[in-house]
Amino acid sequence: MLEACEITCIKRDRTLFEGISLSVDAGDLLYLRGPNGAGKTSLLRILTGLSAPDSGTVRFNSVDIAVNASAYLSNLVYLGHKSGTNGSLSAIDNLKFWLAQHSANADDDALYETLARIGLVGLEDVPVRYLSAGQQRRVALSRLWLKKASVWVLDEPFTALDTKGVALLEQFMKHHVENGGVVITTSHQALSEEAGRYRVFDLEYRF
Ligand SMILES: Nc1ncnc2c1ncn2[C@@H]1O[C@H](COP(=O)(O)OP(=O)(O)OP(=O)(O)O)[C@@H](O)[C@H]1O
Repeated sequence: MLEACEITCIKRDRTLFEGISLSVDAGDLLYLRGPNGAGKTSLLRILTGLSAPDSGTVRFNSVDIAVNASAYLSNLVYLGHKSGTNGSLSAIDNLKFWLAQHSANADDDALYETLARIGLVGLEDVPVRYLSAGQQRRVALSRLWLKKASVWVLDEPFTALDTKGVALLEQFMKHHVENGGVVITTSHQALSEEAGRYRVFDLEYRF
């Protein structure tokens, strides 16, 4: 489904990684590990098409995403390590805005149901800046329930979540891959058995 071929990434004068290749298919959960500064976010951004590699290609269903990104983008949810929410808007309005950006739809019932599922009952209409860090993270994660996309690319999605939140997300990742999806995630905490089967891709820090 998604292949990275011979990818090299250079930031300033440091080569973060050189000539790396990986591929994920339906049913794969790939856990990208590595120390601070190894280049995990840089790699995820390349895999989503947000950054171009210094060399190499990324293909979705055999098509280079640099040549034709539209089929890929409609099948992708990327959640960066920041929550990416607008603090002045409520959770509901954040989700509506995000859905509009992604040409996706959900009625109000579905939005309230999703926020309830992720533990935000009673907080749906509060400006997000008044929510706790973990609650803001939950607003961001609720997008996973709302857009039908086969590829999830998640950068430190567990940050600020409590133990129940971590388990909920791991179970949802497992559900996604068991239903033919793909998850690529970073985390500085090991995945638990709630996440099901996964592969590890280690990125070393290069000087
Ligand atoms: N746009 C940029 N310009 C210059 N240097 C950058 C840029 N983006 C990232 N870097 C550098 O690349 C290195 C890797 O950053 P990256 O965010 O990919 O690491 P990471 O593995 O995700 O780290 P962490 O675990 O701390 O989140 C860092 O040293 C960072 O300073």
